[in-house]
Amino acid sequence: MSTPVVTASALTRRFGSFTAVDDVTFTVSPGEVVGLLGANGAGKTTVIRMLLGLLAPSAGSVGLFGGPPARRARARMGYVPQNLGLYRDLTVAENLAFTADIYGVEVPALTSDLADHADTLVGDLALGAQRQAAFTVALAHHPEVLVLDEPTSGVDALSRSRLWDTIGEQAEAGVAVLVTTHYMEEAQECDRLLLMSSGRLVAQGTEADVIGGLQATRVRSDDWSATFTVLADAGLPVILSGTTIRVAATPPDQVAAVLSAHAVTADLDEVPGTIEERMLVLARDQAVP
Ligand SMILES: Nc1ncnc2c1ncn2[C@@H]1O[C@H](COP(=O)(O)OP(=O)(O)OP(=O)(O)O)[C@@H](O)[C@H]1O
Repeated sequence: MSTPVVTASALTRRFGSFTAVDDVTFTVSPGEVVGLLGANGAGKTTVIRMLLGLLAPSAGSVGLFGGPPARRARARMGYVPQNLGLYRDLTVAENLAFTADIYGVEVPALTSDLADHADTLVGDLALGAQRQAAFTVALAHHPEVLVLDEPTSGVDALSRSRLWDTIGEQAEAGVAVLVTTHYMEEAQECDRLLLMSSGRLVAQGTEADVIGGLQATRVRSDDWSATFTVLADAGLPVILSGTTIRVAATPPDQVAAVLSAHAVTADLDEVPGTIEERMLVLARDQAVP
């Protein structure tokens, strides 16, 4: 394994008495796609802001290419923020020309998808094309580290798959990628996952490592709507997937007891849990005082 180019060591950030990032340690190496997962408010963006050198750690440290995230190191990084960071009242070509000029690099060629939109104002593009344009701009100076904050948020499945192709190509070329996402199916595209909850890194590794042996009960019932309501009202961590109900971290006999108390009949079986369910259980456990 090559030397990590991104390091977080016991990284901590407090805002007053509130700890947004709490003792977080991880690395990202060249060619790796590392997914940073967590519910809203878990601390992902705060980690990224420290990585970008925009926010100082309260304790611990963050490293880029073996040193602090100083200007020269940051120049070797590409960043696509959640809100894309493009000039909406400039065209795609103007955004690219402007960035290329700042970095002193050649204006990169547009992908075939974007070439037709070169002269379109970014603000007039569909969101998928805006995100592709943000990628092209972030890659203009050939960064060695790519930080992507929810890069596919709000785009359709085809655009999402194209954006992931681009991420994969960058990793193949040796770029270290740190990506946050809310889409659990995208977690499978990552080489390694980091799961944050309430500022802490609660699991890391493969999808199986993050799920950590969590089981769920699958509930099938003709009256799925009423069944769902009964389970949710009982305070169980319940998820509706189509018309199939799943109850995380709750064995079938416990689910059966709740249902029979309400005279509801259903077929139950135990199935492996998902990352989404792991996050749901974490959120529930934190809500308990
Ligand atoms: N400047 C700040 N002052 C006070 N609290 C802050 C500040 N920035 C972030 N926080 C808090 O820190 C916590 C973590 O926020 P952060 O934006 O890092 O979460 P996140 O995981 O990126 O969430 P999301 O997925 O919604 O972007 C939140 O509770 C947020 O309100």
